[in-house]
Amino acid sequence: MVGENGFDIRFIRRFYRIQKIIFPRLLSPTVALFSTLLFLNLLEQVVIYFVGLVPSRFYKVLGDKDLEAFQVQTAISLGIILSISFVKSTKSFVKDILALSWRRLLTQQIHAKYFLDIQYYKLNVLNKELDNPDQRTTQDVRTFCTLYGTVISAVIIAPFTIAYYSYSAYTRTGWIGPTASFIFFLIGTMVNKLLMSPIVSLVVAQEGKEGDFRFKHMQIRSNAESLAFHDGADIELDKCDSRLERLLKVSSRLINRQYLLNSAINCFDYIGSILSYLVIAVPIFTGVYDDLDASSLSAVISENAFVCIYLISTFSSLVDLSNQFAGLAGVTHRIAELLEVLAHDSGAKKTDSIESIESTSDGDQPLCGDKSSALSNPRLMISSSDEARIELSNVSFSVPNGKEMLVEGLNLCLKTGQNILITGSSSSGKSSVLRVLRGLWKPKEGTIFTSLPIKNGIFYLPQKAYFTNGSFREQIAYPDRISEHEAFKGNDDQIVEYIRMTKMEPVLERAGGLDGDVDWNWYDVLSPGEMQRIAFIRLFYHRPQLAFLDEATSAISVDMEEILYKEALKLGITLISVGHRDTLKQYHDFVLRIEGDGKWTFGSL
Ligand SMILES: Nc1ncnc2c1ncn2[C@@H]1O[C@H](COP(=O)(O)OP(=O)(O)OP(=O)(O)O)[C@@H](O)[C@H]1O
Repeated sequence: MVGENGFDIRFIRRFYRIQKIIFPRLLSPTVALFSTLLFLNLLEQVVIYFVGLVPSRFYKVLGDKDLEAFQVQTAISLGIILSISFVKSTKSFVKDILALSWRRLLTQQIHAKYFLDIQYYKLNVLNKELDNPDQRTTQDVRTFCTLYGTVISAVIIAPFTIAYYSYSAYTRTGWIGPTASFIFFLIGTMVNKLLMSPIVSLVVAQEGKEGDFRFKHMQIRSNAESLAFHDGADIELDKCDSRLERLLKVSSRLINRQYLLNSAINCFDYIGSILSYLVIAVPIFTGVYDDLDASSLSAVISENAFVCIYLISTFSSLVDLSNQFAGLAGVTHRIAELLEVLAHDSGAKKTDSIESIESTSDGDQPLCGDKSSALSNPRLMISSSDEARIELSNVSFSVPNGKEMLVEGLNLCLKTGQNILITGSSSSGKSSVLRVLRGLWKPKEGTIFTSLPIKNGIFYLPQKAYFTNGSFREQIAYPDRISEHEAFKGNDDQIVEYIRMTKMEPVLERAGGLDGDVDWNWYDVLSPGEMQRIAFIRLFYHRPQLAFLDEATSAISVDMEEILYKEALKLGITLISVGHRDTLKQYHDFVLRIEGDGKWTFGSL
């Protein structure tokens, strides 16, 4: 899917795919705005024609020493100049508005796919085939939308301008004007096509390296405190410099290629201007204008020169667009690659629908007892029962794309009322059991049955809780929106009680209360223990039937751990905890021990 990118048929396919996004319907605002832009472009060409005639008209009235005609001509010229400046600035205004509308459509389309299910996780953690999806969604889309308005409107209008000026040139100079211009354009296009293709791939590569470089800085920005403790500035400086070097290496290759292309473009520009004079010289030297007086001759020469020069310059301006076109093609490939990967992944099953292969259990039996319904359908099965229940039958999994099994033939029943502690040595695969249950990783074998959708009755507290931007209340309600939970707003006493219980009042105060308008990156302003305590308040607020806690109290004192676990159990939440601490055992009924090398044991506590 991702490969060598050039100016080829694949580019045309990808370009077409993006058209369908930025012009969703025939009667859409972007179509209306784009039509306005085309109209303004056309109008600009018409007004330019009159601007081009201004000098010849002045030559005529000055040559004739006609004061009255001179005054009229001055007034007309002023009107023409005002018109061209109005048309040009309006065109630029409409182009900018269009770029914004396109950016909205394109980015929203990417967002809709990126946030569908857990695509962002697959793309950023599992699928390393595609570099920097963030760069593609932000910078590349912006570049595309900015270049598109300039390049495409010029390309669409050019044939009309060329047709008109070819005809005008033909009536003034005969066939030689248009033919010479066209041959000139053909040669220019062929040379530039050869020079452009490598530029497109280099633009794609450069944007990727740009993303890598920016990501490195983002890593430092997000982990500035850890870096400061380690005093690792020297290493990070080297790493940043090395990414910068890689970026600059590609950029300088791109500049070299652009140098060749620019040389060709400039060459064609100047040959074009000489060619215009060669073309207008033909009727002069063949005696076509011999019967004109001096002032009429200079007016005609000026008018003809303008028509021929403009025809050739329209061709040259198309050739001049080559560089921008190469840039447009580069970002088109990058955006389309992202859309293709997203479309490909979203075509796969949702994470809830875990691919499963029926197999006979040869380990311990699952605790749920009745598993006939689960095994009758080898895909994900959701029962109508209100009781949260997850059953794993003969489940085996490895790390993504790995061969060695982390856990083999796991049989387990997780259901309300049975609190289970998952233990084992470090890296044995404890958190990975939760990844498989949540559907982040696919098991290689086995069946997973769940009685409730993930968002309804089952809740995960990962090792590192997620904090969104927004108020304290938003952190607690996450992943619900506050507006969805008006009832929650009326229950502030309960929330404040949880905050008091978890000793989070100082943070509440700093945050300006539950609804304080803080623009915090919560990761920068909370200690790990505070993050874990907020995660527990979140758990209490959601009050699910089953909760998976991954080392959720690792940064909290044993006393606080006791308070939190007892409250969770008091609320009737069944806990499946991953943890090392012995103190956790008292809150659980069973222990699943991940032994490593695929082995596991299960028993009562
Ligand atoms: N996204 C990933 N891609 C590949 N391998 C991964 C990924 N995430 C984790 N692993 C690997 O999977 C193995 C199991 O990781 P896991 O997080 O389940 O360990 P754990 O038992 O929870 O360890 P700990 O007690 O240290 O938290 C580790 O070797 C880890 O390096």
